[in-house]
Amino acid sequence: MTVPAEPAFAQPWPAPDGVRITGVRAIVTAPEGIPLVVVRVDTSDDGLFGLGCATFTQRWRSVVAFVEEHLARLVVGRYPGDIEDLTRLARFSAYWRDGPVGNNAISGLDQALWDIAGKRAGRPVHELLGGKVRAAADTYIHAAGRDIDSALDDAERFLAAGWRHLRLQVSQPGTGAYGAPPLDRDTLPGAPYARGWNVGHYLRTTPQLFAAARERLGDDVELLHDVHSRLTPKQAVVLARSVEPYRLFFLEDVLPPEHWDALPAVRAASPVPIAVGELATSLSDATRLVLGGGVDLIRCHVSAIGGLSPARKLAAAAELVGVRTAWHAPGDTSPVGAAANVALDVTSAAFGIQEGHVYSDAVHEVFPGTLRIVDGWLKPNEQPGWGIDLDEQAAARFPAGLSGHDAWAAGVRGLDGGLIAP
Ligand SMILES: O=C(O)[C@@H](O)[C@H](O)[C@H](O)CO
Ligand SMILES: [Mg+2]
Repeated sequence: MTVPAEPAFAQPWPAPDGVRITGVRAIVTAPEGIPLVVVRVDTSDDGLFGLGCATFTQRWRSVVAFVEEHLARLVVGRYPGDIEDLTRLARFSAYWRDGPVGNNAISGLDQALWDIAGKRAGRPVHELLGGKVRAAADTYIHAAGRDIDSALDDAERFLAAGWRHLRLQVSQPGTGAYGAPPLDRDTLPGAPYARGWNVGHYLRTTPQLFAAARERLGDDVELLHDVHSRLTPKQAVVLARSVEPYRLFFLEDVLPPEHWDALPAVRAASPVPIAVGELATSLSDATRLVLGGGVDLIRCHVSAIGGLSPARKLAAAAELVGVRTAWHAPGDTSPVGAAANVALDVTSAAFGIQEGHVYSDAVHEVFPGTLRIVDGWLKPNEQPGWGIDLDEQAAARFPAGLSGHDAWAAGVRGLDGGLIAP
């Protein structure tokens, strides 16, 4: 029996058929130790359900509560094809909207409804979005090491495996740089927090990494780098200019979101392409980035801006002003989120590059249909919807914890002990 929608949330137009949403749940699993949140929307049609990515690693329990205690009651009883109305309902009914908890929850609903729409049509989601404008998405992969030589060894392994784009990171003493193992060595002995982040050291050594990379890897490979929000606007200009000779594909997150107003000045000061966006938690903020002249590539965490539907709008805006996309997708994006990224990549003229992550066997077991990168390329599934399933028994074997990712994000302090944006 189908439960009718609560009267306040019922659609004010007739549904075209009898299919209704019967349940909305969040499933949390950590097959790589990283909590992944996926929303499952069930329907009155036998076996018809959808999956959507709602992964906010550091606050996953809040997302689960949002989904199961607030969101489900809004949409149960509704026709699942009214995706835009249902996600607007989820958004406006909170009155205070946006932010990573609410947007991730709504993304779970949004992407699950697209999955259902694809399954009902018998077509993959990218076809519902207008179809392919390219065969596959080229990806970059993260190469890192404790010193320049070992970072470049890592790079060579990925080049041999077929990648053409590498994001290069090298360790620093103490707290270290983002994305490379911390060195078990003080940054500045005698400082109040001797293992603190030493920006001077980082600014001096990063160009050395890229000089060595060009020398050893040659000119054909595309090189990228993630600053991870650790600089002031002037330091960002210094870094961008210092790596100009090495022709970077992009320089990522030079500034924290609090200082994004300074991005147009940073971008204007150097030809190095600026990539920003993974910390945007509203479509409005992300749109201001795209239209504000401060970024060359927009790289939002799609679930943090509310899912596939808002990301499509952003991609359209980017296409119109010549900004390119580079959707965020490390291990803290679920395979369902990764599939949504690729659907955007192959359907958008604004595509720039896709962040790649090689999921472990455990992830493939929990999420049958997880996409695989082949020679650096990602292709979408051609099955109806996302073509991705979720084995809940397997998922339950990988329970999520609370502390790991909080600890990572709280791990950056200056030499005086003060916390720094991670
Ligand atoms: O661009 C990236 O892949 C990184 O900034 C990660 O998103 C961040 O460390 C959170 O996992
Ligand atoms: Mg990043």
